[in-house]
Amino acid sequence: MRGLDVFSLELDGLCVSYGKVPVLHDVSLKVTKGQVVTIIGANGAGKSTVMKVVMGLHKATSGSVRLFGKDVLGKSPDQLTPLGMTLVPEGRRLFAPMTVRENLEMGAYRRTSAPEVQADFEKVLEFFPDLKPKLDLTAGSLSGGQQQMVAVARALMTSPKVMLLDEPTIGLAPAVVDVIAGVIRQVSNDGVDVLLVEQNAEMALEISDYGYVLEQGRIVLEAPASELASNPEVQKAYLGI
Ligand SMILES: Nc1ncnc2c1ncn2[C@@H]1O[C@H](COP(=O)(O)OP(=O)(O)OP(=O)(O)O)[C@@H](O)[C@H]1O
Repeated sequence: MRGLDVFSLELDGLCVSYGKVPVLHDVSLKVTKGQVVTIIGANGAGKSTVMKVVMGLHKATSGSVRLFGKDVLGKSPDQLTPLGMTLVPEGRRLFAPMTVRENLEMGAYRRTSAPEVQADFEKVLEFFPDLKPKLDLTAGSLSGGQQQMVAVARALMTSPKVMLLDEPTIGLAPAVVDVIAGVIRQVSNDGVDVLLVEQNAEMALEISDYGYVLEQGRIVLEAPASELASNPEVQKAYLGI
């Protein structure tokens, strides 16, 4: 019933190159309001490139990106954050010498309402109680799993309406993967729309409402996540079944 849905994020006909090498070909996808949408695909399929272009970190050759119906292609991350978009980048990109608290404050640095920032600070610590005793430690001293929690928490401190997550569970222990997956669902229930890029297709399809399969820079399949999870080709290529 996607025809009747309201979309928060719409990519249409995106073509992207690195130098002269084309890596995305006519990529179109939509994030429905109230949903978690995932892009699954192999190494090098172009998943991170989609995220970088949407977040204004790399230019597209052609196509469009609309956020709540407004064309935002070419805007910088600094312009997109106040419009409600945030990215949890691959590799976390924390400020390693700064404390966990300072990293979280950096997420909120543009916001002006101290009570709202404080409420979100308390909320992210409810999402990630493991971070409570670590607030005054440097981010770089934390385990990989805790650092990923800080990266997600920092993104939430921007008060996003749409959150992009690029491989948030890569290299993490199963227990931490469960925590991150649970928070993504809760965040979605709280009204943040999510675009999730994952190599862990099993987890991604489990927590997502809708999914796209990206192969060699092209969307080759799209369907509700439960349908993708039971598609024999997807099972063979991405779920190891
Ligand atoms: N900065 C860059 N310069 C040149 N080529 C790049 C650059 N970044 C990525 N590529 C190439 O673009 C293609 C898509 O890469 P991208 O990182 O978007 O894929 P991915 O699906 O996210 O893969 P991974 O899961 O390994 O991160 C790959 O062939 C990659 O080698």
